[in-house]
Amino acid sequence: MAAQTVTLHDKSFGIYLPESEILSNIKALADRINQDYASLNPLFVAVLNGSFMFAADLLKEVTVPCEISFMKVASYENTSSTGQVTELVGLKEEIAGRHLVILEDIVDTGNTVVKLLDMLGVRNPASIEIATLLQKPECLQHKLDVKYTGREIPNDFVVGYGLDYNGLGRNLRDIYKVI
Ligand SMILES: O=P(O)(O)OC[C@H]1O[C@H](OP(=O)(O)OP(=O)(O)O)[C@H](O)[C@@H]1O
Ligand code: HPA
Repeated sequence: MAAQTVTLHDKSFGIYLPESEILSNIKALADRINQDYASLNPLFVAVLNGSFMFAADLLKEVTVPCEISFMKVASYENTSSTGQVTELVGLKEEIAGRHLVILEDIVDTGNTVVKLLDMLGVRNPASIEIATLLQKPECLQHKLDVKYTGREIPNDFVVGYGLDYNGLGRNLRDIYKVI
């Protein structure tokens, strides 16, 4: 049974999305990906740190041949975007001609995925799509086509299931929102 509230640093968070709902959103995303990428051997590019749980649970539901690699970028301090997306670990794989699917835990302002699309797009992949567990449409600051969204949420700061508040909360199985 999930805790109804958690306290991380100076903030309290209330239960928002239980693990069962998260996993059913992920299964629906995987079903679509399995149909769309049947013979394309997609390369999933998981964006660390936040996407590690989403990537693991999504890949368990992906049944088509595929590969996965990881990039590490960061832009958030406290609960807001710095606007500067810093690449901390790049992608070593040859991606020319590959079908890429960027895996994100959340698309908020869109700064991170826009930067990633720029960084990866110049390396001539055959295609790039975005799969995100959560998206905050009210916060998007870019014209962005997110093909695979698990769930749209309002503009509330959320933690758990990989998402953190200043480093804490990533280990929670459920997602909580600030109260
Ligand atoms: O759409 P945006 O406004 O760019 O926000 C989304 C990004 O912010 C978070 O990462 P963060 O930079 O906090 O790094 P982390 O994954 O290590 O927590 C999250 O994991 C996304 O990558
Ligand atoms: O709501 C959020 N929570 C945690 N990390 C984030 N990065 C962007 N938005 C969020």
